[in-house]
Amino acid sequence: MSLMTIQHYLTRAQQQHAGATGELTLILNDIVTSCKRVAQAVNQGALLGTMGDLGSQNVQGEVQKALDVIANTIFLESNQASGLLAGMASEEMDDPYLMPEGVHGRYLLLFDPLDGSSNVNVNISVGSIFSVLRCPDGVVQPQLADFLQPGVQQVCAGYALYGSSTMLVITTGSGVDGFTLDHGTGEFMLTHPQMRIAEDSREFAINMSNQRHWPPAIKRYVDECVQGASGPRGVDFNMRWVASMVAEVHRILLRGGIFMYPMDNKNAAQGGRLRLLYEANPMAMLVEQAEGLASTGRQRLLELVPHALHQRVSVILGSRHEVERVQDYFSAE
Ligand SMILES: O=P(O)(O)OC[C@H]1O[C@](O)(COP(=O)(O)O)[C@@H](O)[C@@H]1O
Ligand SMILES: [Mg+2]
Ligand SMILES: [Mg+2]
Repeated sequence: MSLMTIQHYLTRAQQQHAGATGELTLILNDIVTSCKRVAQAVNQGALLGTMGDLGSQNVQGEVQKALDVIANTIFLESNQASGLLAGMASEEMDDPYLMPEGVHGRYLLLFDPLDGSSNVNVNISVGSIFSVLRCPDGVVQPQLADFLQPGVQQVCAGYALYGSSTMLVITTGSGVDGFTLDHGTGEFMLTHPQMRIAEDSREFAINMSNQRHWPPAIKRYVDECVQGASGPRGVDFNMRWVASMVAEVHRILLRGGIFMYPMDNKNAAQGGRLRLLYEANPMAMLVEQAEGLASTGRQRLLELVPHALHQRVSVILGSRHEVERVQDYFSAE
């Protein structure tokens, strides 16, 4: 089987884009390097000797794992190489990271360096999520406000999944393509071109332990799924919860489904559980590019105008008809 390397794929994409400067290609190359390096660290597992909690907390009050910090450092180091970024922002850093003096890039990179990190100690899939934005014209030293762009303005988004194989899934706005890391050659190969999410599905993903906190629309949707063939849906459903958003979105890209982390009575004070800028928005761009839908329940996720770097949000995404159904239930509330 002859597969295209990601370098070849990126060069081709650049050639097809009239007026492309090659900057995005170089930025993506650095992201690819970051993901390979994080994959190596994750794959070391207990051999790394630093699997535990650090005792420190990130800006959101979450206990940091050593690998959260290692992955964050890898992203910061690897993505300075091109000199084409104006700044970076991460789940693990309170404030935006500004580039060294003299570096004036035209793009901003936002990332969750290690998503699902509570799974790291138990050898379940984790991932990295990233989003690339344009730095507003004329801005030399970006400020916080420059990062607060709605998801529709993303130039590129994607994730790496460190699972039974390491995969990279990206969109630059013309569909979603998936690559698998060949550990022999160290290359990501195009194994999943033009991924599409099935319109219908019989599989939902939600943390059921939060049931008592959910809004009525979510209770109704899940209750109807659980009633299966004898309920109003007239068909049996399956449930999954990996507690790694990357793994859930990947499964949905491959075989459809719906993923829900709604705002509920437990997380309402923070606005939800998942972060808008470096979790929800990049995943929403991928899902829409794969013909699915991504919503807060009441609004298209990608149109939300952010007001804070670490803003949280309600997330409902996946198979188009299922997300539409949840939105209808919210409208009927
Ligand atoms: O612990 P819970 O409530 O199941 O939440 C799981 C969710 O939290 C996350 O792990 C949040 O990401 P981080 O690990 O980057 O904080 C998501 O990947 C996942 O969907
Ligand atoms: Mg995360
Ligand atoms: Mg994280």
